[in-house]
Formats: sequence, C-alpha cells, structure tokens
Amino acid sequence: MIRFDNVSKKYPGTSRPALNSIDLEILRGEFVFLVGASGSGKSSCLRLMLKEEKPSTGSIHVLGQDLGSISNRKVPYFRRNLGVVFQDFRLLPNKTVAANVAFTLQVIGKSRGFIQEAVPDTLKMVGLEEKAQRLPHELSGGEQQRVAIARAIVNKPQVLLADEPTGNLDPVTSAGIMTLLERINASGTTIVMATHEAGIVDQMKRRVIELSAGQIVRDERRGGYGATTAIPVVAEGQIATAAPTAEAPVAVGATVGAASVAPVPLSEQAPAAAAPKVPTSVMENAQPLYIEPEVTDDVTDAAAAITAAATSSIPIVPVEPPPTTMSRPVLPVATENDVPALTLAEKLGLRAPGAKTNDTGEQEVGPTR
Ligand SMILES: Nc1ncnc2c1ncn2[C@@H]1O[C@H](COP(=O)(O)OP(=O)(O)OP(=O)(O)O)[C@@H](O)[C@H]1O
Repeated sequence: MIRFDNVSKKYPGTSRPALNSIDLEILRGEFVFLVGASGSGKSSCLRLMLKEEKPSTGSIHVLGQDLGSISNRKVPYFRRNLGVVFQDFRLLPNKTVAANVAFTLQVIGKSRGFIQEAVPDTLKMVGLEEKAQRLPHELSGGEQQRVAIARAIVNKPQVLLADEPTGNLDPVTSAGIMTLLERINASGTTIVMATHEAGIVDQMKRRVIELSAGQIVRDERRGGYGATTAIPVVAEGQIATAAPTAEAPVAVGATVGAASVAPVPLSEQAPAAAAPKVPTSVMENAQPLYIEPEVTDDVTDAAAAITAAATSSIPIVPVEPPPTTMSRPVLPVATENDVPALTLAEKLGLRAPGAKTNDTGEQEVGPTR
C-alpha cells in the first residue's frame, strides 16, 4: 500500500539528509505510528507519501502507483485516495462545519445529492451533527480537529495521514481523537500518524516505526513509544546518535550520511526533545471505546517482516505475507522534475497545482480532468 525503496531526502541548502536510505512497507489496514525526536524526519516521510515533496533518491509507491511517474496535473487525482490531518486543523475560517466538509466533495465534482447525504453521515461519525452550521471559531480545538478529520475521510480515502493530530489538544480531547482514528482504522482505512505523544503510543500498542536522524532505528509490531524522547535532535554537522533501548537496539555500523551512528548512554544524552503530554491513565479511560485490531494482524506481521528484511539490523521474526496484499501494479512511467509549493486546496488534493482560482480563491475548484 505504501512502499519506500531506498528513499533519501535532502532539502536544498542543507548538508545532512532529512531521510537517509529508508526502506519501508506499510500494508492495507495498518495503523502505524511514526515516532522520533524533533527533526528526525517524520513529517518529511508523510510529505513524501503525499507527494508534497519528492525524494532526492529512491522510489515511493503509494496505492500501487509509482509517485515519480505521476505528473503534477494528476496529483489531485492521486490525492483523492488520501486523507490528511494536520496539527493545526487548517479549516476554512469563513465556512461552516458542514461547508468545510462538503468542500472536499464539491471540488472533486460529486453531485449535490451525494454531498447532502455524505456530509451529515460523516459529521455524525465524528459526533458533530449538532454543530453542522457553526463556524470553526465557534468550536473547541478538539471539535475543530474532528471537522478536519471529517473533511479528510468524507471521500472514504484508503489512507489517512496524520501529522501530530493531537499536538494542539489537551489530553482528554486527544484520547477522544485517537478513539475516532481507531474507529476509522477499524473500518479499513490505513492510518499513518506522526506523534510525540508517548501515552497514546504506549496505550494503543500498534506498529511503531522510530526514526532517528532520518533513519529507521526501530520497527515494532505492537510497540511503545520507547526512549524516543531521549534521542537528541541532530544539528547540522553533528554525529548522529540514537538511544539504545531493550526493545530497540541501535543498529551497529549503521550510517547517517558519512558519519557512523554511535550509541550513547542515556545518561549522557541531551534532554528530551518533546515531553509526552497524554498520560497513560487518560488513554486507559478511553480504552473501552477502542476496537481491537484483530483484522490487521496478518498484514501487520507481513509488513513488519518486510521492513525487517529491508532494515536488516532490526530483529523481527519473518512471517509469510498474505499474497493478495503484495501485488504492486506500477503505472506507465512519465517524467516529472518539480513539485511546486502548494496551496491548501492543492495540498488536500482538491485542486491541480497551479490551477486558477476565482476571486474568493476557494470556490472555483471543480474537477480538474
Ligand atoms: N523545507 C525544508 N527545507 C529545509 N530543511 C527542512 C525542510 N523541512 C524539513 N527540513 C529538515 O529536515 C529534517 C527533518 O524534518 P521533519 O520536519 O521531517 O522532522 P520531524 O521529525 O517531523 O520533526 P518534528 O517532530 O519537529 O515535526 C530537519 O532537520 C528539518 O530541519
């Protein structure tokens, strides 16, 4: 479903790659946490999956498509299968809750009848049917994030990418958002979520991929947050270090750029980059609402095995992947050199990059075909 083959990303003007030779496979139905210190490459991973950035080297397949072969004009079509949720909600401030959610469907040319049915259904799912006519500023932060999630899932995407979706929320509200994401995942949507929230990760026990200085240092099927917060941010030109833990031994001999990764005792490491905010007790209170991820066990095992094979230093027992989930149809190759800076509508896959807007900047965004 999502595959990185030897992907590196180096931003212009930087000396150290944000991502360094990443191999990764995420299968249908998984719920995956991306964890790691600030600057370790989590958001870069998500932006690459969304084709908001392109890799410097390596290839990325999402939903069977080689992202390198998708032209800028076709990016909105590709993104229709992806929902995106950000830390800062990114709602349209002058539109009601219902209009914010409907916006996604309007711009991809869904009929009025479809929209009139889908929007209330989705608002009901996120528990906001009573607030459909409110404006975003009349909502709490948690409610605004639920609108953003409703907007992301109203078109029933196969994949939901979430970049610190609880980062601006209090612990109890965060637990509610995670319950909602669990429900969405249980309905079949693959979720990849970058987070600093140890309480959430520890309680949910889903697949955890840990990045350190742009490399995968841990991939656990039912992982916890681990000692991630003890991993120092790596400044330009410094030698990268990763915290060794019982669950996540540091890869001996792994490299970051030209520098060796040298394990450093926890006592000698820099202070935590981000403090965990949601205590386990809060997550435990939300637990009865969780749906056990039984249906995803097989694919999660398979994905863990594939990633383990790709990142040979990470000890995970291999299992046979289900054959139906492993086919990766590849689209015909077309070349594309640049991914331009994108507007919100473009980032959400609602308008082709560079497509014209009208005076309001947000209405004239119909089908781009
Ligand atoms: N547009 C950019 N231009 C230059 N460097 C960038 C850009 N975006 C990210 N970086 C750098 O790439 C590295 C990885 O950044 P990224 O945002 O992916 O990390 P992160 O793990 O998501 O961090 P955080 O937890 O703080 O959000 C960092 O060193 C960052 O400074």
